[in-house]
Amino acid sequence: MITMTNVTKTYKGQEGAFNAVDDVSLEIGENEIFGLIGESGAGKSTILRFINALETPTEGTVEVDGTDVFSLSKKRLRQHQKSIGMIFQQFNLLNNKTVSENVRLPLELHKYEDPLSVGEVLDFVGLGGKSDRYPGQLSGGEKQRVGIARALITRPKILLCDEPTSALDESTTEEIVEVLKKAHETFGMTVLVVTHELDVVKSMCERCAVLENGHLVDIIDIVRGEEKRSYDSYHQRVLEVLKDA
Ligand SMILES: Nc1ncnc2c1ncn2[C@@H]1O[C@H](COP(=O)(O)OP(=O)(O)OP(=O)(O)O)[C@@H](O)[C@H]1O
Repeated sequence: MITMTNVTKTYKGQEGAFNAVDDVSLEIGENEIFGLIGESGAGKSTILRFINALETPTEGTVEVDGTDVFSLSKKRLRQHQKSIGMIFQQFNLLNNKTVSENVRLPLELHKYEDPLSVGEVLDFVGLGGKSDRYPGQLSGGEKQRVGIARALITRPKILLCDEPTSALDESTTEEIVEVLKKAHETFGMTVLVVTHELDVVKSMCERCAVLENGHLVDIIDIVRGEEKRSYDSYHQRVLEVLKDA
């Protein structure tokens, strides 16, 4: 489904150029829930944003369904981007619009062939009774449910989750993880989860990539807890949490 080959992203920092992502190659299967984990600045969000072309790699290729994302015409790139849903750490809701207006927004911006209805997705995320509220009247967990409903309404084939629970407390995190797992089961899309929260990866993902300073240091099969390469301190911590999952 998603293949990255020798992908590098170079930025010019104050102390010269540095690689935020350094020669990363990854394959993510159709319908998989895949985690990208690492400490702040490891390059997780940058990698996630290659997939919907919000970031362009300096080197390397990113293929989705066998097509190089960065060789698409403008029209086909728009179609590609329309097939991807995204949810964000800070929810990115419009505060002057109601819950149902926020959820409907993608359908206002583009035409979709077979979208879900606002009522269906709100029921799905457990917000059936709150469609006329404004974001300011919702808890953090409810705001993220709106974000998930907004992503699901277009029936995306890929769902990108950028720190989906990092602004939430522990019990709300568990609820949101359950909503995301149910969405994956029900709609059968490929899900990528960027997070630094190991418990989230442990309860959601089948496999995860471990990133350090832009480098891919390991891919862990969470079900079997296999380790494939040697590791250092952060990586050690990751293995301690995940290997007995
Ligand atoms: N537009 C940019 N210009 C310069 N440097 C950038 C830019 N975007 C990201 N970076 C740097 O690239 C590195 C990787 O950033 P990225 O956001 O991918 O990391 P991350 O693992 O998602 O971290 P976090 O969890 O803090 O978001 C960081 O050092 C960041 O400061």
